[in-house]
Amino acid sequence: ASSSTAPAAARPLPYEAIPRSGRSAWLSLYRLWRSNSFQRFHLVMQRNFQRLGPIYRETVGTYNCVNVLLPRDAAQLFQSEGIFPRRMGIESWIAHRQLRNHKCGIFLLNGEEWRSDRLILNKEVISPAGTRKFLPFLNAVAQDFVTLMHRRISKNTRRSLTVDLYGDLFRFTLEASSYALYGERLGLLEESPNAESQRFISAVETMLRTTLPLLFMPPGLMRWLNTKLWRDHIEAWDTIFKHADKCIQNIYQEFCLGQPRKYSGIMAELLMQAELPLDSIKANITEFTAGGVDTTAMPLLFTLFELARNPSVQTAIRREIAEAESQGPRELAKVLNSMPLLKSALKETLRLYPVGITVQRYPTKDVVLQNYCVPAGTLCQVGLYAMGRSPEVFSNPERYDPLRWLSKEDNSFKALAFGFGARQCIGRRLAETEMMLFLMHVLRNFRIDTVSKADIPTVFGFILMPEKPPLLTFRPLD
Ligand code: HEC
Ligand SMILES: C[C@@H](NS(C)(=O)=O)c1cncc(N2C(=O)c3ccc(Cl)cc3C2(C)C)c1
Repeated sequence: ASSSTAPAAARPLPYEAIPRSGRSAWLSLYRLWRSNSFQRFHLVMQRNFQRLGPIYRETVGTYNCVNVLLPRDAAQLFQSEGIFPRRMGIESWIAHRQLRNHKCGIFLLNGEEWRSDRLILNKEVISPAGTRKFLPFLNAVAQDFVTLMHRRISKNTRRSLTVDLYGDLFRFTLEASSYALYGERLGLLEESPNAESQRFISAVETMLRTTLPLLFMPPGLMRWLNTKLWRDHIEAWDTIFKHADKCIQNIYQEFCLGQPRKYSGIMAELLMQAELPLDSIKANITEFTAGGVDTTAMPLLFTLFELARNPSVQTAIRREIAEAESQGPRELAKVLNSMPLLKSALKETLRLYPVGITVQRYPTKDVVLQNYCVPAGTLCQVGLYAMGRSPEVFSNPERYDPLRWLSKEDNSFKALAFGFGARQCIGRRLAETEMMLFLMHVLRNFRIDTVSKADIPTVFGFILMPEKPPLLTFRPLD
């Protein structure tokens, strides 16, 4: 007989009962568009969670999804992602590839096509073995950045430099990722960086900025209207592909004339392995080239700013770097692994300023989130920006405190800035290594100060960015 004392398991509430952010989808779209709130989408989501609780449904235009912010709901969601995890596609990007007859890279692929490319690329791009091979290339560029800063400082009598680092950080990340990808220096850290690469950097920015409004509108309509927004978007894509194609042609030409004997970057390895056809290598290398600029430059800027306004944290990290170096010459990977505080500072930056403000999945089976039944195939997303600043998830969320990641507290499913599982960011190790090396060399050579201690307002332009870049002061350490 069933025990009458056991409490009846709370039957999950129906999907329709999930609180909703707005009544009419089109009214919400109109409101977002009128108040140009696309750029504050992360703040709109945060306010919705404060108003409606840890789960709510959002319908904006044709876009309908369930939003969650607690780690255990993220865990539930990822446990039902299946072997072909899927995010919302970006129609305007796919439309460009079709228009120009380009293959898609893994970001835009799904199902078996995604999985076969991803498994081949993992070996060179995110595996520990692959990371160890391109790590010295990133180190060389990080050291060149420090040399550039010293050269600039020596030019003025004040022995300090106050600078808006925005442009320099884009040049650093493009120089570093291009060197790891193509085995070739672009020379962006010299006095006169070449104009073509500068055009590429601004094309990536234009492409990202024009992606945002296109996310919520059917691209077919935009293309038919041939609006300026659409023309700028396509023109930016064409510049991106032209730049990547030139780099790829150079290395392909050399490759046909004789295979390089030593490691000369990710692209050369993929050509030599010959497991991916050339047009797939091109499609993915183009994604990595364009995806490796803004995504990594932003967290560096935010970290430098936070270390400037938290001098005690900056000093503690500088001490950890000196300690790691004092253990004699070792393999660089080992040096990086002996700087847990520096690695936690990056986690803390990505908690407060997540480059991708959400992680999305379509569950392949019905899933229960916050005791509501969410049917398979429903678009669900984890609000990373809101999670990172939720007092329910992080104590004193507004405090920049890297030590919180080294405490014995259970932090599972709280560090989701690179996503999760088989479909997580493939550039994760490249980005983490690039940022760790940059900060190690910069903090070992300079003290970082900032005049303003006030919070930096952020805008969402497909990636999370500062509304106005902060001014930073570099003083050489004697
Ligand atoms: C060199 C390329 C590259 C760099 C650098 C890079 N990304 Fe990515 N990222 C990708 C690609 C490619 C994908 C799509 C992976 C896939 O779909 O298999 C991706 C996907 C993601 C996703 C979605 C993961 C998921 O589980 O759905 C997140 C989040 C993300 N990146 C965050 C970041 C952050 C944060 C940084 C830097 C601090 C960064 N990325 C830097 C290439 C990059
Ligand atoms: C910001 C975040 N958005 S996300 C994936 O979380 O929704 C993100 C994370 N990692 C990489 C990116 N990329 C770019 O920036 C980019 C530009 C041009 C191209 Cl051809 C491909 C890309 C990718 C998608 C790699 C974007």
